[in-house]
Amino acid sequence: MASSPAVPKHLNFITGNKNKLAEVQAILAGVIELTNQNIDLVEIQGTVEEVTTDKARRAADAIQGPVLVEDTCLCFKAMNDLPGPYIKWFLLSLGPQNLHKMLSGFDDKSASAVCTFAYCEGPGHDPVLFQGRTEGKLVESRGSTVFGWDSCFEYEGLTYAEMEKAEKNKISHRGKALEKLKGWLAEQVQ
Ligand SMILES: O=c1nc[nH]c2c1ncn2[C@H]1C[C@H](O)[C@@H](COP(=O)(O)OP(=O)(O)OP(=O)(O)O)O1
Ligand SMILES: [Mg+2]
Repeated sequence: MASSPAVPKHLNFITGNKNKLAEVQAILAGVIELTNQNIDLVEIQGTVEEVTTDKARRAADAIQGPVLVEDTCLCFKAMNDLPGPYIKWFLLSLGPQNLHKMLSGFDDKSASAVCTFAYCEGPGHDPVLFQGRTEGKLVESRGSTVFGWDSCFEYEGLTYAEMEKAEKNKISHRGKALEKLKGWLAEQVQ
C-alpha cells in the first residue's frame, strides 16, 4: 500500500548533544534510519510544547527539509515544574555535584524528567509532538557525570547514571517519548 507523503524514510535528528544522539540511535536502531546534523538552534522561552515546536520550525527552516528535534526538561515539583526547559543553564552553572542544592530548602525532592520530540515535515508545516515522562527525585550526584543530570536523577533507587544504558532507555523519559514516535511511524505506513 502506498505510504502517505508525510512518512519519513529516515529522520534527520537535529541536536548538538552527542549523548542524546547516542540514546536516540540505540532506541531507534532497526526501526528507522537516522542521520544527524549539529545545528545550534535558538531556544525560546515558554512551555515545553512551545519551546519544542519552535525548535522544530527553526530546524526545518535551517535545513529546508524534514527534521526531528527534541527538548528535555527537568521539573521540580516544589518549584511548580521549574527549571523545566531551562535546566541546561542551571546544570551548566551549578554542575551535577551542586544541582541537588536547588531543593535543599524544600522537603519535596520529587522531580520529573520530560522529553518532547517534534517531527516537522519541512518549512511551513506544523510539527507533531511526542512526549514521555519519568517520575523520580533529585538526589546528590551518584555515578558517572558524563551525561547532563543523569547522576542527580533517581528512579526506583538508582540514578540514571547508575543504570545500564539499556535499562535507562527502557524506563526513561526519552525511551517513552520514542515509543510514541515509533507508534506514529507504524500507523503512517499502514
Ligand atoms: O537523559 C538525560 N539525562 C541527563 N541529562 C539530560 C538528558 N537529556 C538531556 N539532558 C540535559 C542536557 C541539557 O543540559 C538539558 C536539556 O537541554 P536541551 O536543550 O534539551 O539539550 P541540549 O541543548 O544539550 O541539546 P539540543 O541541541 O538537542 O537542544 O538536559
Ligand atoms: Mg538545547
